[in-house]
Amino acid sequence: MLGFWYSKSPQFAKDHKDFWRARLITHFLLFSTAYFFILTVLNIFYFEQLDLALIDCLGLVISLTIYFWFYKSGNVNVTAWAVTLMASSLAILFIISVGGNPFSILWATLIPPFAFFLIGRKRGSIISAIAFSICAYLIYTQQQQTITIGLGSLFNTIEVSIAHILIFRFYEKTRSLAYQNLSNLNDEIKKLAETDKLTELYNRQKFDAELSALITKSEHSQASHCLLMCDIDYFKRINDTYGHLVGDKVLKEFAHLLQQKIGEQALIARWGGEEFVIILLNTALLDAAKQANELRSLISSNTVANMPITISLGVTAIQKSNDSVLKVLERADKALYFAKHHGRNLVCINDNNAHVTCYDTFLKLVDDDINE
Ligand SMILES: Nc1nc2c(ncn2[C@@H]2O[C@H](COP(=O)(O)OP(=O)(O)OP(=O)(O)O)[C@@H](O)[C@H]2O)c(=O)[nH]1
Repeated sequence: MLGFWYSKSPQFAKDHKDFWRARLITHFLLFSTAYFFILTVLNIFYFEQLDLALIDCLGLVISLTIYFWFYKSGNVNVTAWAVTLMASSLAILFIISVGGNPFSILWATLIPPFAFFLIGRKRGSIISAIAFSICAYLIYTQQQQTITIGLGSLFNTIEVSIAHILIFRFYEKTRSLAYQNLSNLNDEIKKLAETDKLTELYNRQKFDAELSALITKSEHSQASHCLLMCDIDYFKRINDTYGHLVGDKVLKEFAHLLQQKIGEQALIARWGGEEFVIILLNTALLDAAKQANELRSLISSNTVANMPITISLGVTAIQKSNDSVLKVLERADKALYFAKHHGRNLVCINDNNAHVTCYDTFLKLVDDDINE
């Protein structure tokens, strides 16, 4: 029953900021639905009080309406308001139904925990204060002759209510601040775990995860994506001649340049050392080869951190079926090795049939294919 109820409520990941609010809403609505259902049945068949049964039935309908609206819209904020107002109205209705019995104020003490957790500190304070005032007023004016409550006791109740609200306000402030701090720290840790410190690009681990997700997605979509493996030529010489700090500067600026030139339609990561990997999204193999060659040409005709450098690139397409992270990377690596072996400052392409050619030959083969 509980599992079914959960499955019909909006699903949030456990680390989503609304996960616990949604859980409280779901529990409250389950409780109020069951509560009103039982009361409706009892009032119809056991107590035979149809007027009360009608009110309970209304409560049941409201609970279910909020629940199904929540399920359809997934809007936690609006549902949180609806649930807070419903809980407050229930407390007030209960006080009226027991003719202002002073002990019924206990129901009003449930309002602040709901209100603060669901709609926040400021709004929670306002709703709690209004609901408490109405409850205190009702208890004072509706009390029956047999149970009397003096003005002193009323003030006492109001003082306790104010203290109750203030304590919950304080509690909610510390809870939400602690949650915020934790959530910021989590974001930072996540970013650190996914980012290469020197270049601020994705690191290898994050890249593998992204590539793996993309391969799975590609199996069910028409879009084609390509992978470029890119290596700075003779990078060791820069280190050996100018020192590691200059080498670092070249890596940083090169990464920045990649982001600037292709970052919008690509996922770029530092694979390690002076090697970078790039996924060109929604790009066919021929276009990927052209873009890789433009990049190569741009780098060789400019300087990076005042260093004249060249790059070699291996290009391959992500296949629609039976591909894997390892296979894609192996194909791109094979093409890159081919480029290095054939003199560097080159783009070579692995056409997925394990056939590797360098850029000019690849273009010629494509042309021949078209002309045939
Ligand atoms: N400055 C700096 N150097 C690095 C870093 N990571 C790796 N390296 C250096 O990158 C160099 C890579 O050298 P090799 O693998 O021989 O490659 P290469 O000299 O570029 O030659 P080819 O790739 O064959 O063209 C080594 O000297 C590493 O020490 C880094 O974070 N900063």
